[in-house]
This record gives sequence, C-alpha cells and structure tokens, in this order.
Amino acid sequence: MIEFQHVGKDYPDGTRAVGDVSLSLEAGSCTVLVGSSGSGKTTLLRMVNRMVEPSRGRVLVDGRAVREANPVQLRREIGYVMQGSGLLPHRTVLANVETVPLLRGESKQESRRRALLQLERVGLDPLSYSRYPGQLSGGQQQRVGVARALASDPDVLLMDEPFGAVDPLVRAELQAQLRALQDELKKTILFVTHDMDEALLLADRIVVLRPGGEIAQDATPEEIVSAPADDFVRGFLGLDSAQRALHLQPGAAGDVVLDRFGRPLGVVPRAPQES
Ligand SMILES: Nc1ncnc2c1ncn2[C@@H]1O[C@H](COP(=O)(O)OP(=O)(O)OP(=O)(O)O)[C@@H](O)[C@H]1O
Repeated sequence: MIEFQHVGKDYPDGTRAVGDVSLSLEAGSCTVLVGSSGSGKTTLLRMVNRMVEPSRGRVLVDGRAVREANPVQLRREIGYVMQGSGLLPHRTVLANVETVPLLRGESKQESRRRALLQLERVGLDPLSYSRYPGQLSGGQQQRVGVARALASDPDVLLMDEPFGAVDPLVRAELQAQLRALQDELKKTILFVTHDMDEALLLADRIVVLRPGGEIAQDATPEEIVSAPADDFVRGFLGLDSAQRALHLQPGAAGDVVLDRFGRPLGVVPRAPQES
C-alpha cells in the first residue's frame, strides 16, 4: 500500500508542480495518474522512490515513511519503468535484466534464472537476449524495461509513460500484456499517462490531475466515464470521446452500453412491449 499524505512540491525556481495531494493506493491494484502535460504526474510518481523529495507532506510505502529509507535501497526494492526504457546501452538484454537482482545481492545463477523468467514472461524472442538495446525496436526495448523492473520481484512498480514512444499497434499489445501480467502478479502499480484511453484500459483507479498538481477526480474508470466530477474531467474525457465508440449489447434488463474496451457503462431500459 502506498500513501501520499498532503504532499506538495515547489521546485527551486518557484514552479508549483504539486499542490496538496492525498491519495491511498491499495496493495495489488493499478492506479493511473492522468492529466495534461505539466500537471505533476511524474513529480508525484518520483516521490515514491525518492527521485524527488516533497516540499510538504510525506509518502508511506507499507506504512513506512520513504524519507526514512535509504534511497539506493528503496530504488532497488521498487520497480521503475520509464519512457525510452532507460536500458544500459553497452550491456546485452540479458545483462540489463540481470543487473537488478545482482545489485540486490542475488547469486549469478539466481540472477540469471530470474532474468530469463521475466524475459520469457514479457514475450521477448530469446534470439534477442544477446543483443544490445540499440539493436531492438522501441516496443522490444519497453518489454526489456518491464522485465528488468520485474526481475527483483518488487511489490511496487512505478511506470512513467512506459508505452508513450511506441506506435499504436505495439502500444495496444504492450497494454494487453501488462493487463495479463497484472492479473497474474498483482503488483501495486502506479502508472502515469496523459492518454485517457490508456488509463481506462489499465486502471483499477484513475486519478485525474489538473494543472498546478491538484486532484480533479479520484475514482474507478466506470465512475469517471459515467459521472465526471467537473468540466475539467469532462473536457479531458471529451478530447477523444468520438473515438470511444460506444455500442449496445442486449441484456436481461435492457441494452447494456459498452465502451470500445467492452466495459459496461450503463443500461438503457427496454421500452414496454405493446400488446
Ligand atoms: N527539476 C525541475 N525544476 C523546475 N521545474 C520542474 C522540474 N521538474 C518538473 N518541473 C515542472 O513541474 C511541473 C510538473 O512537472 P511534471 O514533470 O511532474 O509534470 P507531468 O504531468 O509529468 O508532465 P508531462 O506529462 O509533460 O511529463 C511542470 O511545470 C514542470 O515544468
């Protein structure tokens, strides 16, 4: 479980990146921070592994204040995937993934076992294990990034726009795979995106941030779509609502309205039959 208690961040140049945010992320669930550019998503996410120190408030992981943890230790315990994968360019795929368990003190043999398990889990072709990151496509690099984050079997996974730089087809594949992984592994995931469709697909809970780093809405995907809190959230949803492609499916009580992911949004009661 991750808790943000009245956290805020002002950068030294006076930029208020995060105002006053309180949030609880349930263990084993996927929470997606969504909002326009500059709304403080990355700043909030990086507070969890102390890449950013809050100016106010505190962050707890499993009841422990992160500011009391050793930052290096903390970063080894928490998986982190970012856009552009952040792989070491002069190490092979396998060596990149092995690095994390090795740093945590696992034996060479155990680190290799874990690395191979995770590379297989993310569906990477074994032929690419001995390649260097520069020899992989963007989508393959992101898969390696996910495998590396999972290699130390962390409870918490921070994912900052991990699929932002890949083409839409590969992106859809990576999203589907993350959902499948999450069904199996039940990590506590904090995922950042500016894409509401991605948020609706992946989240158990969506937190919409407005500029200035304040929460506009914190709710389930169904609640966000069916009852947006205000015009800001409505506007954010509306940007691509034309593509959201609602459709109907006959149900017992009437027609069920489904979005393009097949998520039920409501029921249109059937008109009484004339006799
Ligand atoms: N090191 C820094 N120094 C000064 N200002 C910063 C720094 N890092 C971020 N900011 C500012 O803080 C605000 C929030 O940035 P942040 O990266 O958290 O937003 P974001 O929602 O993740 O944006 P994006 O979607 O563009 O990545 C922005 O105005 C940004 O310019």
